[in-house]
Amino acid sequence: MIVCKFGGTSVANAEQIKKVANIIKSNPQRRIVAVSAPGKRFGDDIKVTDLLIDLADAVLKNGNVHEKLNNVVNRYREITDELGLDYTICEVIAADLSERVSSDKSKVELFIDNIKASGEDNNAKLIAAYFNSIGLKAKYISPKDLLVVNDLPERTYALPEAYENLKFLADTKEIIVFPGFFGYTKEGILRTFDRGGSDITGSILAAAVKADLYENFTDVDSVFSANPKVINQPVEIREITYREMRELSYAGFSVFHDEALMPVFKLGIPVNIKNTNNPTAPGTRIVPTRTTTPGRPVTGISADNGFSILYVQKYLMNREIGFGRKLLQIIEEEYISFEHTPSGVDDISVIIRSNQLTPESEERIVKRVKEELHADDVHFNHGFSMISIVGEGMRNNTGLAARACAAISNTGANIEMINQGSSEVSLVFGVLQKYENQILRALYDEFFATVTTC
Ligand SMILES: Nc1ncnc2c1ncn2[C@@H]1O[C@H](COP(=O)(O)OP(=O)(O)O)[C@@H](O)[C@H]1O
Ligand SMILES: N[C@@H](CC(=O)OP(=O)(O)O)C(=O)O
Repeated sequence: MIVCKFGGTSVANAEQIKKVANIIKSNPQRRIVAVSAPGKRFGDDIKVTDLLIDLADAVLKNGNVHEKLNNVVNRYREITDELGLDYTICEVIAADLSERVSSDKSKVELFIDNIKASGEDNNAKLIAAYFNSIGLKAKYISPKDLLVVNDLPERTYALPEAYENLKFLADTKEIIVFPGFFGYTKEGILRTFDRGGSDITGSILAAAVKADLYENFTDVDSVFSANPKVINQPVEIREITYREMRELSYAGFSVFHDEALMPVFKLGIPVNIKNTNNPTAPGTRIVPTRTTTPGRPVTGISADNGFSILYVQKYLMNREIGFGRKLLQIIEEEYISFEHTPSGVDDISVIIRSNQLTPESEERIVKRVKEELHADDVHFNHGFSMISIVGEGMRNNTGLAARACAAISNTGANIEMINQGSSEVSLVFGVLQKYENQILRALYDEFFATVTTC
């Protein structure tokens, strides 16, 4: 059995949804379909999820709710019209949205989640209706009481019982159309995953039914060795290990959500990233171990921005028992996670995603580190990018860091931080955000200039 996930670009309009139906029809193994909300139809289009966030914002600020609600309904109206479906489905969608708009607002985050999730939920209903209209027996299934997730305040993740609850989907006769991006707590409260989280739903479904394959359909022929929006025609990756993909999607490879790997990884279910617009192309396979030996150490280079660095310096820090633990505890008590902690003899830096910080939390952290840990210097710096060079073949390769450093220094940029994890499959450079694309190009030229596919 194959579980498929179709991303926003694959279900952005009627033409794309017809392609989805053809893909499902072309292989009877494709039994379960997770769908996103309609995404971008062209470069500067707006995703339905973003329209919904805008709508939620307008509701909370007493803005122009009517117009924003119509913007969303019109997207579905256009699709319904072009697919030749009965308009009543649009009335159902409009009524559903109005109900969500007037729902409880006491917990703002949950209110926004409820509005946001309607994008996937209503699209799944619409796509199931379309499948049935063309004779493809399909059934919409709600995540309610099945895809059970944790409560606030932690980020949303599926609880172990979700897998047990969803197991029965393996035995249904119809094609299952399941909305991506959200689940419900045990108390029946809707919570969304991170942005891009429909990938996670697809992976949970694949693990629950012990699928033979998880196909993730998007708008590119493969995962590329670098972001195709920055590098012109980057090398295509045919096969990549879970570990490499995890490292790359953690910081920049937005084509597959990093949290989506865990459910399938645990069961060794392979993932195939494929193109809805070119479904016969082989795509990229994410596998536990490679079947072919790549001819080079580096598989991909990713870059992501929006990082801050907390710098802490104290003379004789290395002799002080518990310094690191106490520092990280202060950060934990602000409910903030960290990415890396490179250190010297008398100093330590903590790399944090900037969107977790506020001026108030920064001030509290600096004050506590000064007062409780008696640090000599404590301050935050902002505006950093993390650039990761990743490859299983890097483990036994000497001179790679030297080549990367030389390529970066040729751009004139300073390396603010270097981190090599103990697994040695990645090398992370912290640099000023303004140099990100320049450095990505320099590193790409250094490691891939003469390669065509891997
Ligand atoms: N290394 C990469 N390989 C392939 N695509 C990438 C890479 N890095 C970024 N992308 C971008 O990811 C996009 C697909 O992801 P996304 O926009 O989430 O699609 P979907 O709508 O299918 O969920 C591609 O169009 C591409 O621009
Ligand atoms: N629609 C949600 C979830 C998602 O996964 O979307 P996409 O498949 O378009 O990346 C978002 O925009 O975040």
